[in-house]
Amino acid sequence: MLRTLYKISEAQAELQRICDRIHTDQVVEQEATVREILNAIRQSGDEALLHYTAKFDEQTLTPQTLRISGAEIDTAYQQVSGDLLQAIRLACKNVKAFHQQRLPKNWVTFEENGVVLGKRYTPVANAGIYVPGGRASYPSTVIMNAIPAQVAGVERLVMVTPTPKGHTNPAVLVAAQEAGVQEIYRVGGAQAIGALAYGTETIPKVDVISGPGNVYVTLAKKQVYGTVGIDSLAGPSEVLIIADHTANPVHVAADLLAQAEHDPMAAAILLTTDSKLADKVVVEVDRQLAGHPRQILTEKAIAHYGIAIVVESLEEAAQLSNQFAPEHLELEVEDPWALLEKITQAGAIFLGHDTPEAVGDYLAGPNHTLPTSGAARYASPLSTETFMKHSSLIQYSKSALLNVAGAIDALTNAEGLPSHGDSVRLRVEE
Ligand SMILES: NC(=O)C1=CN([C@@H]2O[C@H](COP(=O)(O)OP(=O)(O)OC[C@H]3O[C@@H](n4cnc5c(N)ncnc54)[C@H](O)[C@@H]3O)[C@@H](O)[C@H]2O)C=CC1
Ligand SMILES: N[C@@H](Cc1c[nH]c[nH+]1)C(=O)O
Ligand SMILES: [Zn+2]
Repeated sequence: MLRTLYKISEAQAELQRICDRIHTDQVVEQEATVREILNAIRQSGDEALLHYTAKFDEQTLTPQTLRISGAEIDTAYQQVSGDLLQAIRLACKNVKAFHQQRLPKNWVTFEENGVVLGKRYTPVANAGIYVPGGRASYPSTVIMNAIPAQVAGVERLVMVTPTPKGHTNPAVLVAAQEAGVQEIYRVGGAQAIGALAYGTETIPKVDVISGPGNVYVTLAKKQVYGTVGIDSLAGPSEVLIIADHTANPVHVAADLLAQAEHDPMAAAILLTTDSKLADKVVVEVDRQLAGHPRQILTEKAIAHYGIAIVVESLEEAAQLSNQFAPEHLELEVEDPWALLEKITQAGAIFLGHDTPEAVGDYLAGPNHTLPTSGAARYASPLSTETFMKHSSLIQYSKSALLNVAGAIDALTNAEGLPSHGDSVRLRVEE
């Protein structure tokens, strides 16, 4: 049952609790488990990877069977329908088109005084993408991660995905082939993140790990950050919907459930100016949940991290939403573009009554791997830049150096670093 809150102070406290749900005080046990798993992978490589895969995914593997073979990928193509293959190809096309547009550009400026400045982007050499596969498996996530890496020009693209009890979704393998993944390993959870971060005898160490996952995956990415780069803390998922009297309660309820069905830690939040709408959504959530194939998991998410909040105005809704910094924000209001002006923090924003989050989850083009748990305050959707870094370019002519020699001298003296001063003086005095 979705709870309803009317008091702003209670709403703020509750939103903070939900936002913080993957931060340490609520997940002390999981943090410790993840630390132990990562240490074991670092020390024992494949042996630990196989041990945790047997333990958590109930799958007995050997170093030789960790990698998914070409024959398995060929078989997967026989198993997917023509419609599904077409849908995968449409999603690849849209995601590629969007990410090609967002490819960062190199630039160089030649200034008249003999100064040349610039910025030059290069892809990382090796990227690892995590594709969730615990409670659901995600061909869409393969596309959302592999295509931007391809567009960025990554040389070696390695994918990991758990296949619990040996169950492999053929659509994930087909999506990987279509999106240009070169190697796939059937491992998941913190152990897979550890393998990509530290390398094992079988799995290569990569430079960047991207991709969403549950609390174990997300905490593992947080812990290995620094050893490798990461995209953002992407999961468990969340949606926040701002709705006014023009919203359809049946649609709003469906969108809340579409997020809750991902994970018992998924968050589904409604902020509305219309208390009658809130009441209808509460009833509708229960109605749609009855007989839902993922009812127990979805009910857990709704009970712990689901909430309807009745607000005074859309301004108040925008303030609360900005405080929460949701992964997905739906603006189901009469004038979504006017409300957008007040929104400053959100991973992806869906405008209007006919744009359910699912359109972005699958194929609109923008990435569905998005910052969660407040990370949208400082992080952005996964993009080609996730797989790139840039170098600054600087060139000075002798006369340009002469122009600034005095200023550099003053600064080197202030820092007590005479060799820095010499490196300039010796050139301009030549
Ligand atoms: N933010 C984003 O962009 C997106 C987020 N997601 C999120 O991805 C997540 C997918 O979660 P799952 O289906 O669970 O798949 P998952 O692949 O993330 O996690 C499954 C793995 O968790 C590990 N695990 C499970 N129970 C464990 C335990 N007790 N101790 C240690 N490790 C354990 C196992 O190793 C298992 O292989 C959801 O939270 C969903 O919301 C999905 C798509 C996009
Ligand atoms: N809603 C997921 C993405 C998704 C994939 N498949 C369905 N949904 C997210 O958090 O971005
Ligand atoms: Zn979804």
